[in-house]
Amino acid sequence: MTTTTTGRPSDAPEPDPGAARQLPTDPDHSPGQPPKADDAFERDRLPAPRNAARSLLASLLAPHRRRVGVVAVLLLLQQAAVQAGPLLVAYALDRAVPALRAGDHGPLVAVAVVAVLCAAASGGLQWGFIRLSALISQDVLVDLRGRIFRHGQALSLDFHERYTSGRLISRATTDVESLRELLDEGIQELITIALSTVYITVTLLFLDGGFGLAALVSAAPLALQVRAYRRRSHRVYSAKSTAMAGVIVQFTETLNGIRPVQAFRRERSNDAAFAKLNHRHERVNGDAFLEMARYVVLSRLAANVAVAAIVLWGAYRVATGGLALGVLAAAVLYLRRLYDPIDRLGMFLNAYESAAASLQKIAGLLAQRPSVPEPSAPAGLPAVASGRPGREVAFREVRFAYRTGGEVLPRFDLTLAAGSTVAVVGATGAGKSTLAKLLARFYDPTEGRVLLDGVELRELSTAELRRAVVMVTQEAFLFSGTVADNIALGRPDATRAEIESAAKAIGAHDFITALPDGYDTDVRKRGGRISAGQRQLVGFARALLADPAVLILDEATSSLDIPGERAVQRAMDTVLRGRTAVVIAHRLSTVEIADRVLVMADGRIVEDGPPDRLVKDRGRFAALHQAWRDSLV
Ligand SMILES: Nc1ncnc2c1ncn2[C@@H]1O[C@H](COP(=O)(O)OP(=O)(O)OP(=O)(O)O)[C@@H](O)[C@H]1O
Repeated sequence: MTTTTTGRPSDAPEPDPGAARQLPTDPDHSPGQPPKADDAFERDRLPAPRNAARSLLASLLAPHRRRVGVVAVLLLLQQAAVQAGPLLVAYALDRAVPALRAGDHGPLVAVAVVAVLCAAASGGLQWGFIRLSALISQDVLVDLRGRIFRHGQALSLDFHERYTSGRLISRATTDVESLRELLDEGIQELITIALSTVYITVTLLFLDGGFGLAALVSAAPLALQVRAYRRRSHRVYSAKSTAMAGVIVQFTETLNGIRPVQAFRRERSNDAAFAKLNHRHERVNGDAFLEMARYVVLSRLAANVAVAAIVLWGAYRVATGGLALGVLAAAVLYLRRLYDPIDRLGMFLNAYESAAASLQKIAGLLAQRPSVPEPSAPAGLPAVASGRPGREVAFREVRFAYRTGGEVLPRFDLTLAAGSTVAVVGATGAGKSTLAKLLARFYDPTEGRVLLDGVELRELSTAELRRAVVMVTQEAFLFSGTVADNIALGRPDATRAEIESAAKAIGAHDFITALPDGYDTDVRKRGGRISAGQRQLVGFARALLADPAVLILDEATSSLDIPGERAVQRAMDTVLRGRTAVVIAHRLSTVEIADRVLVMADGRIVEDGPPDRLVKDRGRFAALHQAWRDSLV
């Protein structure tokens, strides 16, 4: 687990408005049941509504509607300028050259001037188009990356445990990148191809009805090939995005766990696992190239056969006097231009399928809803009577199972009096942390209710819950920033004096002032410069500053040295005072300061009472206590 955190892992914003309305997180799964091994998370195919990718793209482009319109007009004009070329050739051959022979220079000069104007206009319009479309695509990508980040933060712990950060990174990087390729290059290609096809077909029909019709008929086999290619490449690109995510997941997992990886010499087996995933990605990429190659070869063949047939037919008509040579020359130029973009159409389809597969995955992610949702009409907590420490906590008929496992806590009832310090002990895996996480509302119970002063946690707003319940976890996570920033996380509006007085009360002031820049020392990533015990003290100072009514402490098991342990112990006394405290106690010395001890075994509370009474009762706790006493001798 992570840091001094509050009821929810983050300042969760509202889920993205652009996302499609909710579907169940996993339709194959019912609460309390272990999921199927082959679930949507495993396959990296989260369910999304039909057309989710398209509506996501539409919602991304909607704010730029006007600029998209301008881009389309620029392209339309640019294509008109480009496609005038062959018409000018036909005019020059059939009109300007005979006129020149008759001593009239005018038509040829006119052709030259128009050709220069068309070239200049085409260049200028293309520049405007590229500039504007780049601005739109950058804005769209910033928006999409922001949505993924905000949504990732808003989703509950339950989701993150199953999805993994590697996949989220893959969504926000490679998948967003494939959308960029579509927006920057693909859409321009598509519009250019579509416009030039329309221009050319209309011009051919205008030049010669027979050629126009022949061009239309020859397009049919090409259209069939495009369809078949789309279908095949859709499959390949979906697999490609999954394979890329697999590579990133392995990468992040290995590097996040670099210490155990090196300590247990996992490098070789990690290399093997990574090589396998890398090869899978390579294979899928190879499949994509093969599909593209097949498409290009077949479509070029069809296009060349069509051009050859039409040229033969045209030459015959010119020979028999049924067609002007200039018209044949222009028609052949237009036909080449009509078929030339076939390769580019393939490129566009690649970009499109890749972006569609990525958008589908992003849409699946954005369609997820927090399993610990914000209430639509939050209730407030009753005011605390002055002098009364903490708030009462009650578990009512609570039962809990993780989505990825069986039942962990069978049905139970439990009330913790306001202001009491309750130690929870038990073997590893007994369910202590799970109980604590339900109280911090990292998860909602599968059945039953958790109440704070009679108000159900589900009814509290995140902000209120965060103020009331704070959980300090074993690995006191430090964010990049200064030591002061890290303490102030407990109360962002705290003054420097308040931060320092919290640190003093905890006994952290001396070590902090001994750091190179005191409170302004940058803790760097993961608090590299600060020892485990010191990190815990910073975590306690954070909690003390937050001053919650209920504090949950997952006590460290890390082997601190004796002075370190004493410092943490003293700090704990300070931080627990004046509030309801639940301490997951790994050190029996902690239990001595508790008013009440809960002993857990297999998810059940098997002993419950003040520590002295449990020692006298000679049950499990008494045995644990005796073992601890013996270890001190
Ligand atoms: N995220 C999770 N998904 C599925 N099962 C989980 C998850 N977290 C814990 N469990 C399971 O729930 C049971 C209780 O775990 P829990 O972490 O609450 O135990 P604990 O008593 O706090 O143990 P420890 O003292 O080792 O921290 C264990 O069997 C564990 O495997």
